[in-house]
Amino acid sequence: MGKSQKKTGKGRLDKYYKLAKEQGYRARSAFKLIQLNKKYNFLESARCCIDLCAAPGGWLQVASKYMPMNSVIIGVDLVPIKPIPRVVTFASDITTPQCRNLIRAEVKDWKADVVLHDGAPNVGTAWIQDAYDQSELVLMSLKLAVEFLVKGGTFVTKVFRSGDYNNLIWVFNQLFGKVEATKPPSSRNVSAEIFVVCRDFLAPKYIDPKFLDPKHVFKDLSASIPESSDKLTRAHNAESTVFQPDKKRRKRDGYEDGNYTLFKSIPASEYVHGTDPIAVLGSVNKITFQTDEEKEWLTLDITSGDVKANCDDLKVLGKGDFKALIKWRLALREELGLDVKLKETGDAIETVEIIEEVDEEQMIQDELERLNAENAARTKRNRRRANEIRNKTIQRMQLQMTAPMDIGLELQDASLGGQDDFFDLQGAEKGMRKRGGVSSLIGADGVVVQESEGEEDDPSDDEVLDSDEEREKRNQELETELDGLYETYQSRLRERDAKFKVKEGREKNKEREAWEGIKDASDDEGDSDTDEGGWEKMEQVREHDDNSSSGEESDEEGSRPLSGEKRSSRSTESSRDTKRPRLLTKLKEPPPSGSQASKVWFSQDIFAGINNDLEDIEDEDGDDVEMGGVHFNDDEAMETSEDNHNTDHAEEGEEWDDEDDFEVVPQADEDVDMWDVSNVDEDALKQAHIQKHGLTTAEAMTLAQQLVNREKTKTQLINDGFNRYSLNAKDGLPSWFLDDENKHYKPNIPVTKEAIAALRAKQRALDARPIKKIAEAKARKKFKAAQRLEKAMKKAEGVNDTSDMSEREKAAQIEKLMRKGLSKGKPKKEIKLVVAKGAHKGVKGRPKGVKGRYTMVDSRMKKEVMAKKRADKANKKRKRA
Ligand SMILES: C[S@@+](CC[C@H](N)C(=O)[O-])C[C@H]1O[C@@H](n2cnc3c(N)ncnc32)[C@H](O)[C@@H]1O
Repeated sequence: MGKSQKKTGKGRLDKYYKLAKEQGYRARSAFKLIQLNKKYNFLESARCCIDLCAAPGGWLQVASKYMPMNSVIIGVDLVPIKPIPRVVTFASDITTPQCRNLIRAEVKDWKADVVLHDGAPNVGTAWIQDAYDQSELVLMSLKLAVEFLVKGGTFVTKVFRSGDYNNLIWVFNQLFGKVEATKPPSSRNVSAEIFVVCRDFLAPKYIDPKFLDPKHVFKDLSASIPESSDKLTRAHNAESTVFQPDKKRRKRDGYEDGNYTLFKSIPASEYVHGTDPIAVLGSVNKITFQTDEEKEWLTLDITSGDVKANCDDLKVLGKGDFKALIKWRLALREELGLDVKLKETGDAIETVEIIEEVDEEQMIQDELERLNAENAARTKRNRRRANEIRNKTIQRMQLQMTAPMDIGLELQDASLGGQDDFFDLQGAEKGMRKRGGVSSLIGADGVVVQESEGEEDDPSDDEVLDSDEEREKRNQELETELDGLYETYQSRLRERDAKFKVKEGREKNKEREAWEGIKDASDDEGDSDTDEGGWEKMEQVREHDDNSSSGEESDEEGSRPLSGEKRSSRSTESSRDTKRPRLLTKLKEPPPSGSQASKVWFSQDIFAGINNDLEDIEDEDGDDVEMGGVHFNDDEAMETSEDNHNTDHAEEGEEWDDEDDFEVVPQADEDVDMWDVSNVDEDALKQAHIQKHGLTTAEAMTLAQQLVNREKTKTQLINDGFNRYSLNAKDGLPSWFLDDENKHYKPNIPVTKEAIAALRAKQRALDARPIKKIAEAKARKKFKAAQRLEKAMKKAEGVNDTSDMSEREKAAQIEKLMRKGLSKGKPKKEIKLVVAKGAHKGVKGRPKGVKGRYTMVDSRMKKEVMAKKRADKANKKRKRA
C-alpha cells in the first residue's frame, strides 16, 4: 500500500491510527486483537500462539504483550516481519506445505493454544475475487489451525461478509464448541470484515479433508443439520450430512424446490377445484386435460375452442380471454354442482335484499337530495362559466380592446331593448345591472375592481341558463359582440386620431385591397335593410352619419334599423361628437373597402384636370362610368373628386377653418406614399438608423447593390412592390389573425451571396476594432514613441553640430541616441516573487539567496488578493445598478 493512499483512503487517520502510533503498535489492527482478547480472554492463558498472515506484526506485538512470559509466539507472512522481542517470525505462504513444515519445525510437538489469522489476500482485484480468496485463505488458516491447535484451543479469524460466510461458519461449527462472529469497535464500519472467534476446539480424530477443501465447502451447503446430533458424529459423517443435505436450499430467485424450469402447467381439475383461480392464471403457463374427467370437460359445450386455446397458453391471455377462462371455470363449477351452495347463498342474500322494507319517504328524500345536489352543481358550473366570461371581458377592457363606456351603455341599451340576455348570462347581467353595469367594475382610476368569489356565489343569482348548448351559443354570441366592440373601438380611434387615420389609409394603399366597387349611396340605403346587417350596416350608417351634421344624426338615429347596442353606441358617440372638436369632418369618410385604392389611383396627375368635371360626368341613371379606360361606379367618381379636392387643398397648404373641424394632414409625395406603408415616424427612424449604422439587413444590402450595379431600376423595384402580399383583403378577418399575418406573411425578398459577404465583412471590421481603452492605450504608446524619437533626433542634431567630436565619435553617439529613441523606454525592473514556504516560511527580511527586488507571496495572500478583486468587482456592479 502506498503511503499517500494510507493517509487519505477511508479517513485512515482515525483515533486508532493515532493510538497505534502513540503506543508503538505497527498497525492500527493491533486494537482489533486487543478488543477481541478483551472480550474473550484467550491470550492471557495461552502458552503458544501462531499468527498466520502477521505482517507488519501488530497482532504479534499484542500477543507478546498480553501472553505470559516465556510463551511461544510464531508469526508467518508472505512478507518478512521486522523482529519483535520473544517472537519468531518467518516469511512463507500459509497455503503451502512448506509453511506448515516451518511451523511444525518451530513448535515441535507442542500444540498452540491460539491460532490467529488476520489475512487479507491483496488489494486491487475485483471484490468478488477478493472475497473468494479471503474465504480460501480462511479455510487454509483453519487447516493449519486444526493441525496445530490443542483441544479446547481458540482460533480467531477474519472473514468477509460474502456468500461463503455461512458455509465457513458452518464448518467452524463442526470443529469448535463455540463459534462467535464479532466486529470489534476498531474495525471500520465500512469494512466488510468480521472476526470469528472459534473457541473450544473439538480436536476430532478424523476430519474429512472435504471440510477444508474450498471446492467442497463453498459449494451449496445445508444449514439444517439436526441440533441434537453430536458434533463429533456429525463431523465424522460430514459427507452424508453436508454434501447430501436433507433439504435443498430454497433459491432466492423464487424457484420451487426441485423445480428449476420456468414453464409450469397444472391439471384443469386443480384450476377448477382450486380456491384461487386468479393466482393460477397468473403463475401457470398451461392448463392440461389429462384425466378422463378432465378430457370429458373438453367435450362440454361451455368449453369452446377459445377456452381450449387459452388453456394452452395462459401467458398470452388478453382481458377478454382472461374473463372467458374465469367464466368457463364458474360455468363448469356450476355444471359440476360445486357452486350450487354458493348460488343458493347468493339467492338468499338477494331475497333478503328484496324483502327488506323500503322506506318510501327516505327514498323520496334521497331523490330530492340528489336532484338538489345536481342542481347546485349545475348552478355552480354555470356561475363559474359566467365568471370566466366576465373576467375575459374585463381583461379585454384592461387591454383596451373594448371601450368600457360602450359596454356599460350597451348593457343598458340591451336591457332597454328587451334583450335581457344580451350579456349572455342572466346571472352575470343581473349582477352587473345591480351594480350599474360593467362600467361600475372599473374604479375612478380605471382600475378594474375584481369581485370576490363570495359575491359570485350569491344565492340570489341562482337563475341559471337552460342548457349547455344554449350557454355555448350565447358565449359565441358574446364573443362576436365583443369582436364587434373591438372594431367599434378601433373606428373610434380612427375618428379621434388623424394620424391613425392617415396611417390606416396608407396601410390600405399598401395592401391594395381588392376592388369591390362602391355602391350607390341610395343603393346602400336601400340594401341596408335587406342584404346587409349587423356590423357592416352599422359602419355604413355611421359613415353616412359622419357626413351629415351632428344635429341631424341624433334625429335620424331612431329611425335606423340598428340593433339596440349599436344604436346606443352610435347615439352616445353622436352626442359626444357634438361636444368635442372633430379633427376631420367634411371630408367624406371612405367606404370600408376599395376607396383607398381608388383614391391612390385617381390622385395621379393624369386625373388632375378632371376633378371639377366629375359631377358632370355623373350618369343620371346612376350607371357606372368609364373614365380614363377604367371602369368605376358613381361612388368612386364622387370619392375621387373629393379626394382630389382634398389633395389640392393639401398641396396649396390652405389652412382649414377650425370651425369646420378640419385639420389638413400633411401628405408626403404621392409617389412615395404608394410604397411608404408604415407611418412617417417609422420611416424617419429607419432613415436615422441607416444614417447611423448603414445598411444592416441582407435584403437592404441586396437591393442597394442591385441598384448600384444597375441590375435593377427604380421602376422594377416599384413593380416588385406589387405582389401577392400587397393584395390582401382583410375584411372579416379576426384581429389576432391580422396581427399574426403582419408578423409572418411578408414578402420574401431575395438576398445575394455578395450582400451577405459584404455584411459579414462589415461585421468583421467592426469586431476587429479594438475597444476604446485599448485604442487609447495604443495611441498613447505611439505618441510616446514619437516623442522619444523626436527627442533623440534633436539630440542627434546637437551631436552632429558639435565640432569637438570626430565624425566617428559623432556617428557612434548618434547611433546610441537613436537606439535609445527607438527603444520602448526604460525596461521595467523585474520583481522576483518569493513564495513563503519551505525555507522561506516565516522569514523576516530578505530571504536567503534572493537578490534584487522581491515580493514575498503566500497562498493566503493570493486568496486574499483574489477575494478583494472579486469584492471590488461586485461593489462596482452594485454601484452601477
Ligand atoms: C491485514 S495484514 C495483517 C496485519 C497484522 N494482523 C498486523 O496486525 O500487523 C494481512 C497480511 O496478510 C498477508 N497475507 C496475505 N496472503 C498471505 C498468504 N497466502 N500467506 C501469508 N500471508 C499472507 C499479507 O502479506 C498481509 O501482510
